[in-house]
Amino acid sequence: MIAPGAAGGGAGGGGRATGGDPYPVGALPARLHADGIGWGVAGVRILVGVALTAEPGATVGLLGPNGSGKSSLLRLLAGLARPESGRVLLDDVAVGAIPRRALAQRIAVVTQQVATDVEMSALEVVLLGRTPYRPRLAGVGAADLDLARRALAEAGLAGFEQRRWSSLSGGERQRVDLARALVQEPDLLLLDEPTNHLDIRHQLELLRSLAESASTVVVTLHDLNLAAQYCDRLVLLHCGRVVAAGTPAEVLTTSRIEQVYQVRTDIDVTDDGRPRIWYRDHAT
Ligand SMILES: Nc1ncnc2c1ncn2[C@@H]1O[C@H](COP(=O)(O)OP(=O)(O)OP(=O)(O)O)[C@@H](O)[C@H]1O
Repeated sequence: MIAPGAAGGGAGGGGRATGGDPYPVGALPARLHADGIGWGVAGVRILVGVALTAEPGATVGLLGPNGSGKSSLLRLLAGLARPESGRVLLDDVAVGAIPRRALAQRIAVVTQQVATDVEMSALEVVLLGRTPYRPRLAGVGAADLDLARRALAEAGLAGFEQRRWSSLSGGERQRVDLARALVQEPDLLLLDEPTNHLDIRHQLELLRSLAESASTVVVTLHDLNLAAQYCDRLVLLHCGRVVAAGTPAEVLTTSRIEQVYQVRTDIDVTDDGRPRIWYRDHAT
């Protein structure tokens, strides 16, 4: 799996090259800060007073039961929707004030709504990630092609370049979409359940690469153990409010998991201080 922020790898092209360097410089990890976030639809409050901070280069896991507001929050963090109250700052600048093209160079988003009827090839989809760096009306350059091909290969999809998107399996689509986000060389990577179609090996590879990446990452996850294992910090949402934020050990306690998920657990602590959760049968 390609490492976010390392997509340039010294052999690509385009990107935010500096000086005479023709190669992308990769991600310049951003600090994301949001507070007082309120948002709703048709008078229904969906997010209330939400705060979240992701320090540069950190991987922050966003947790919570179905319908707790994770995807809604991610859209607001990405600038895809405007909060009704509160603020979202990228390196102290309001996301809403950053021009679209500049924002597209800084933030990559992978949502859950992946269209099934796209008639593009896998390579064309990955190349979309380079669009923010291309001058308007310019064609695809050899360096971008090389970058996209390598991203596909690192996603385990070498040989899939000309495959139609609509012919890909769910997990293959998810990996192509991730490769698209990663060649964008984002300072901030926002991922909505990026593991939901992946087999266990690809889940582990993805989370390892996020944890090791230069980019700042906010990722929604349902698997509490994977979140505990790979995230630096966690934010737990319940009914649109943050009920806990901190290290995995601070957030994932038996009482809080029972309060939020109505599931009883036993929790061990691994050698590196991370919680390991054992679920009790729901009925016991
Ligand atoms: N555009 C919308 N119109 C009406 N309700 C919405 C809209 N967007 C979100 N909601 C509601 O807001 C709540 C939060 O949704 P959201 O998708 O953010 O939750 P989530 O935590 O990501 O859930 P899941 O884990 O199931 O993906 C849900 O009850 C959802 O039905």
